[in-house]
Amino acid sequence: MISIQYILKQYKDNVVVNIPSLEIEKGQSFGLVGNNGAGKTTLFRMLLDLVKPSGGHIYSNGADVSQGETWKSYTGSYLDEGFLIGYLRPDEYFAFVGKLHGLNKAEISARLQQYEELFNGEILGHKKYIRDLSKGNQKKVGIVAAMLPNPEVLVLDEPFANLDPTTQIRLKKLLREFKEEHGTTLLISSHDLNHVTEVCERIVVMQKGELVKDIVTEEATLKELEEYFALS
Ligand SMILES: Nc1ncnc2c1ncn2[C@@H]1O[C@H](COP(=O)(O)OP(=O)(O)OP(=O)(O)O)[C@@H](O)[C@H]1O
Repeated sequence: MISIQYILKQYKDNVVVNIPSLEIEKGQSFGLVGNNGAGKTTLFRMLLDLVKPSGGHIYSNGADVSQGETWKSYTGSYLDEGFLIGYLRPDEYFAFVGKLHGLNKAEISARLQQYEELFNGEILGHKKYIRDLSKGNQKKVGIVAAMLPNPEVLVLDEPFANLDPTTQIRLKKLLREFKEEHGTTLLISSHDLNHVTEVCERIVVMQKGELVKDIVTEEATLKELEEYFALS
């Protein structure tokens, strides 16, 4: 589904991503972990054609993401607040995103119902603009907007950060169910080793721009990751 070949990003002399090869299969839940500055967000930005690589290619379904548009119709993503439109209310934003993907009002409402528990009564039907929501509630809006079209590929940067514990638990369940129901290829980055091992069947560790570990998640994975990060 996603194929990364000789991808390189450098800012002046500073190489921030250097990945010779990475293949992510269709339907896989892929977790990217690494310390601050490891290059996780930069990799996701290149995957979404938001940052131009210094070298190499990223293919989605066989097409280079920097050359074509097709991937945009089946890829949902939320990296940061820059993805939101602050002067809209959440309902207006969902209507906008839904319309963009050819959904009618009834379909949008029906799909949003699935997220009511996650919203905790604080998002839909309120007058507040997105810019005035708390960081956590902004994140909920962004994640749900990314999921609304039921994308084939879903890319989320730090989805659990800034969320309260109850919401984190609800989001984990939602992501697992969403992937099962839609066969979504799920790419998430996270600093939370617990959450990422619970949600993802494959974990890749990034350090200083390079992939240093590639693990199929099993019972011992959390311990292995904790030991690795305790020493690095
Ligand atoms: N526009 C830029 N100009 C110069 N350096 C940049 C730029 N964008 C990112 N970097 C550098 O690239 C490196 C990787 O940053 P990136 O945000 O991808 O890491 P990350 O793994 O997502 O970190 P975090 O976990 O802290 O979010 C960092 O050293 C960062 O300073």
